[in-house]
Amino acid sequence: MSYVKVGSLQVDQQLLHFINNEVLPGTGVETGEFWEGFSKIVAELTPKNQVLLEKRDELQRKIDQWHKDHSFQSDQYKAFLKEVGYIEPDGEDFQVTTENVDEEIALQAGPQLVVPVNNARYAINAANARWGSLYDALYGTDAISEEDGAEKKGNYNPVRGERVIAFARDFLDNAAPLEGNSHKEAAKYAITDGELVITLKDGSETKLKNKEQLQGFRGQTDAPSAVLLKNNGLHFEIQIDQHHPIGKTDAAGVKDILMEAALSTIMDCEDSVTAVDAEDKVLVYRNWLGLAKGDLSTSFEKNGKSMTRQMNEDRCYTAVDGSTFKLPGRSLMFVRNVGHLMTINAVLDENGNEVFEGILDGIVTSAIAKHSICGNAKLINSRKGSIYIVKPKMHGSEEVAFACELFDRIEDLLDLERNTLKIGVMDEERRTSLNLRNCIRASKDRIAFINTGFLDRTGDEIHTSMEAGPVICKGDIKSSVWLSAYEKSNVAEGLAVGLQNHAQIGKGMWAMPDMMAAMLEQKISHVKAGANTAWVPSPTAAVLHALHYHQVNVKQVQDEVKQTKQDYTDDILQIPLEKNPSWSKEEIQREIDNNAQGILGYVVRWVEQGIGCSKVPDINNIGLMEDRATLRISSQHIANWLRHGICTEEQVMETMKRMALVVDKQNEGDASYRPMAPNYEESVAFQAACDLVFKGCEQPNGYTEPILHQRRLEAKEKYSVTQ
Ligand SMILES: CC(=O)SCCNC(=O)CCNC(=O)[C@H](O)C(C)(C)COP(=O)(O)OP(=O)(O)OC[C@H]1O[C@@H](n2cnc3c(N)ncnc32)[C@H](O)[C@@H]1OP(=O)(O)O
Ligand SMILES: O=CC(=O)O
Ligand SMILES: [Mg+2]
Repeated sequence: MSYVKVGSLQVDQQLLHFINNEVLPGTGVETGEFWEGFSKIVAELTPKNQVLLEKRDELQRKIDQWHKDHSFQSDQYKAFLKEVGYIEPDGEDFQVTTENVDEEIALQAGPQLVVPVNNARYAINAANARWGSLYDALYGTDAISEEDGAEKKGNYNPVRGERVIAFARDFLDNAAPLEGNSHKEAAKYAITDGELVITLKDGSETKLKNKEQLQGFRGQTDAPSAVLLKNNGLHFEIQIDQHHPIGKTDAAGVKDILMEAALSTIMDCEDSVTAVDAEDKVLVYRNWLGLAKGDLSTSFEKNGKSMTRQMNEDRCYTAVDGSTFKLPGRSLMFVRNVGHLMTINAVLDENGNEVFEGILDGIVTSAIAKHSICGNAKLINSRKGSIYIVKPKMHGSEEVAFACELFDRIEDLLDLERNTLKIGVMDEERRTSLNLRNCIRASKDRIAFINTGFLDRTGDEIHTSMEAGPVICKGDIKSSVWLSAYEKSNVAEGLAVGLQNHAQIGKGMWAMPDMMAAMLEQKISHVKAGANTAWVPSPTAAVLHALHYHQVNVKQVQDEVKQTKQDYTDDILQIPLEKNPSWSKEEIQREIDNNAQGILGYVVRWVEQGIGCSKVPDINNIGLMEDRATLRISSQHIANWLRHGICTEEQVMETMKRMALVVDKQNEGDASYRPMAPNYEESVAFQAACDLVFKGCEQPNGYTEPILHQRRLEAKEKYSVTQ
């Protein structure tokens, strides 16, 4: 690192140059006042941040001790948690008052995509994933089975194509039903006297059951190239082109259904990226800058062709009265900052200490986002002039209040109106779940979402109760009492304080990116639970998950949930322990194998290649999305079983070595891959994975960041790698 002294701070030269020359110009904020304000915020908020972290550790120590001293009894346990302040006292009733929230968040219900922001190719794709092809999503995935001649073979398999078209016609019949007929019979779509008229194959005509669903069209009234419809607040286009290879096989010339899909996207600076120094942070921030200004573009090779990707324009339509209008062409973007835990060497404070990364992220990502609301952007993100920041991994309401204090200070520094910065609160730590109402109260003027991040939440569940006993197998945790209570409580609490029409109530990630049939079957439960958004890992998943919002009217579900008043605390406190462990040797080994494989498969790419989110095959060869939160679960799970003697250190080490061979084999096609075996001692990645497991109990709240960052820095140094 090469630092430049700026007032009382030392700032890495690259970062300084980037901020002074690329971020600040055009924001109306002078470099001098920016750095002066920056150093004041650092000086005043650093001690508060430290106190919050100390409180985490202190509570964890007390909880560990309690479990050592007591056999579990829920009443005593709850009283203890209240006594130490882990469960906070209730506050006054309130309703949230957030203003200037975009429709995508306040009113519409639909998928939320997450993407590592340091990957420009994926990030632009994500911004553009507001709209996506239903035919492609069905044809390209297991949403349509390959049975009976419908394999994905050659350029185009007409048998498969027929199934895709039949599926899509069923969708149309459900989402835009006709008066007594089926879209399967359509031979022509036209706009006549302001209505959609469908000529059927037998020559008769029919109309939409609800003519209000027709929003507009493109092309000519008697031969539209697109018919725009709306259902449950989400749009879709029937795209027509008689000359298109698919359209010409269709009686009505339908070539595709274009779905409004990812209403919003989280541009992630956190768990899906590796950013450990100024060089990495500049890459993250520069992409966010391009996204905020709407001018990010990137060129790459795909299928032997070079292509350039940039952000889409808004979409133009003709309304039925002949006027023209536009719909947003891009997903509404949030940026996810890191949490309160980590520090980073990109900036040193007046005492020469690394600054908190969350403070750095808050200031820089907000300064960048100011371009998107002060007239500098080629494409608009928020039509309401808001900036959306997701704040992860906060424990309890004091930490949320601290984030809001930071946001106040940033608004003052950047001359932004109060509450321009909206906050998305991840409900992903146990202390936040138990005190969610207080957490929302602490952010009631700026809250734009709450979201159950069940992956981190599971990691925290294991770590918090590390001393209580061995946890059940990882797969079984999904059906445990606390998890279901936590999910229900989140929706109920959010609705009770008025999030409906103000903010999103979101649900977690679908972590099996290739298993779209299973997603179609299962992820509708998120919508049925009253969530108006839920996370998907890819644009394709966004298109398919959008189907669920056409099937269920979320507002109606929320209105029903609002009627039920239930306190879920006792169930949330049910720790997923195996009271009488009776696993066979094989069952234990299988569990450790699976966890070890996931850990190694993810960590090796993180530490050695700087890849923060990857698809790693599990023991059944199913590619799972692994990120830092899934790593937290797997590493804490093994640490817990070691702690309680379910397995031994020797056994785990043998497993890690054996699984390293498996992972090396899985990566053998990657020329830049550095195998872990047989020189395990030499492999920084292998050592990182071992640290995560063998030192798992002592990691703060079971987080993986401290070890990953340290080992990635070591690997960068050792192998002199750059991203
Ligand atoms: C607990 C939590 O915090 S969850 C949040 C963190 N997790 C995430 O952000 C997951 C984001 N998803 C991803 O990073 C990826 O989908 C992965 C790593 C899971 C899988 O990546 P890959 O193996 O490369 O995916 P796959 O080969 O199936 O698809 C690649 C294509 O899909 C696109 N794609 C995949 N994921 C995304 C995404 N999240 N956003 C935009 N585009 C995406 C790529 O751009 C690429 O298309 P292109 O060639 O036209 O550019
Ligand atoms: O951030 C999401 C999670 O599940 O953790
Ligand atoms: Mg998380």
